[in-house]
Amino acid sequence: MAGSGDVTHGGATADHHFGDAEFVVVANRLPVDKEVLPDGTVNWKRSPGGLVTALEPILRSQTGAWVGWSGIADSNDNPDIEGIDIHAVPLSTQEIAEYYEGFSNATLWPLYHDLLVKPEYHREWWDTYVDVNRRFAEETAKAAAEGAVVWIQDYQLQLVPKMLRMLRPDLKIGFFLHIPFPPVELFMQLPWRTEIVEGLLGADLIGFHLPGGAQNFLFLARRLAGQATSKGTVGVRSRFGVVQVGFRTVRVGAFPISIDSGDLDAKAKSKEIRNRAREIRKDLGNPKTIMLGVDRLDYTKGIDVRLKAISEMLEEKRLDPEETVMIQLATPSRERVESYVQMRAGIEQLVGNINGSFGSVGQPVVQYLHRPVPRDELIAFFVAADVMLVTPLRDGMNLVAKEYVACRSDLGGSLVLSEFTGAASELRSAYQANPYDLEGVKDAIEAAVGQTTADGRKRMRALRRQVMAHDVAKWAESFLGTLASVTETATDANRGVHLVQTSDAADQDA
Ligand SMILES: O=P(O)(O)OC[C@H]1O[C@H](O[C@H]2O[C@H](CO)[C@@H](O)[C@H](O)[C@H]2O)[C@H](O)[C@@H](O)[C@@H]1O
Ligand SMILES: Cc1cn([C@@H]2O[C@H](COP(=O)(O)OP(=O)(O)O)[C@@H](O)[C@H]2O)c(=O)[nH]c1=O
Repeated sequence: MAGSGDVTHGGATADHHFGDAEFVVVANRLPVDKEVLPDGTVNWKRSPGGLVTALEPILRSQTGAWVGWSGIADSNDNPDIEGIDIHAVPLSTQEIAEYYEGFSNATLWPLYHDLLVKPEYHREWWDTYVDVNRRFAEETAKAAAEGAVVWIQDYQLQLVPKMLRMLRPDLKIGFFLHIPFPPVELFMQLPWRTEIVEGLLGADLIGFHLPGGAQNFLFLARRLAGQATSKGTVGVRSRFGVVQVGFRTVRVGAFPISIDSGDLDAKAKSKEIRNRAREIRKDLGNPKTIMLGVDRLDYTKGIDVRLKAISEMLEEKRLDPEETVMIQLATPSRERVESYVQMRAGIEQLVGNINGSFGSVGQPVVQYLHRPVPRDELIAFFVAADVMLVTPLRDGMNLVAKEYVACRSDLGGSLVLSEFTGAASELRSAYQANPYDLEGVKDAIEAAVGQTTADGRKRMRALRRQVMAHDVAKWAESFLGTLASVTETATDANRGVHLVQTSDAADQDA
């Protein structure tokens, strides 16, 4: 229900139509998925993601709204969800091609993930990204009540903070980036680098998974936007960086995301899931070792890395094909982006080569599913797996690694984890490896397969201490608590922080 009011901001009088939501989440996707039942009726199902789980109680406890795209082209659907005011932003087929598949996933995604494929820079894609971000900002401005808290999510919407602040300076605006924020040398390639940095600086609080991302951003705020910034190191959920934008103070921090650990722990202990896990092992012929990979089919995830490592280990007889099964679950993703099409062909060829060389009739070494797997089935796979392989070349966090740990209250299993995931900075007791060093990955897999029960239990206990203590609700609380404490004036926020001016910075950064 939209209210309205005449307000004066910065000397200009405007007729603003306010909504009544005190807390608004803005994300590329709505928290629901459309399901068409066999009889043709439409059902909107809550998406399984952690973000929805973490924010739903907050959205329901106050007047909450969610602004996002339904995931369907040219759709005017505005799903009705009890307790959450849904504001759908429709996207045309061309906008999906240029804003989502184009600028978001063929420009920003590879640029922010270490240039694993070459980013494409097209001015039309940028123009559409600007237009769509403006529509998200306008829809948010309509949904939010006066003085509301707005939390904008991810790389698809980096211009929204500034656009929204111009429309609604009364709002408290937070932004969280779910993917890595790249090193300065890479970010500088972007023709619209200054616009992106200035877009983000419209927020009161900008969150990254890791301190490194926050520090990269502070450097760029100085260099590209010419703002004074703090120069000390940023901590995890502490020691926030500061950017002075005129009279406004923007804080910059590291808030590693997590999962609903308690829920997964409870589900994984249930009799149904335990039985299903036993059944999976039996269906696979009771192998000694089940290895598991669970990913969106994305070139960042290093699915090829683990398949090459397994192939060489079979060749070198470090793995026995009679005793080993690798299950790779791969959800289809961004299937109209060319780099994803090519990568899929490469992965499927590797799977075929391994099975052709080392499998036997009715007993392939690699079992590969290219489809989404329902949540409960996924949990049963986590419980069944002896070795979880998480080998991304770069990943903002990687929730799968944390989910595996949350499902192992039996203290069984082992986790092989790439150093280049956000999760690696927290999951220190995993078998960590550099995914670019194939020999190192093979050694990590060998150590995980051959670990003693005592060592495995010790490692899993340490991993679980971290994952169970830091769940997604704590993540949301720490971000929103920091946002709530953002002071109106620069002076309070800056007390004790030495800000570096751009002119000083030029000397120090050189
Ligand atoms: O919406 P899609 O294009 O289908 O992509 C799915 C999501 O992928 C990305 O996930 C990231 O966020 C995770 C949670 O913070 C993190 O663990 C992972 O490392 C990231 O890759 C993307 O950032 C989301 O916006 C997409 O919805
Ligand atoms: C393959 C598969 C995955 N999931 C769930 O999806 C997310 C993936 O999160 P992560 O941070 O690891 O990576 P991206 O966000 O994709 O970049 C995780 O919660 C998985 O459990 C799923 O539900 N079903 C699947 O088939």
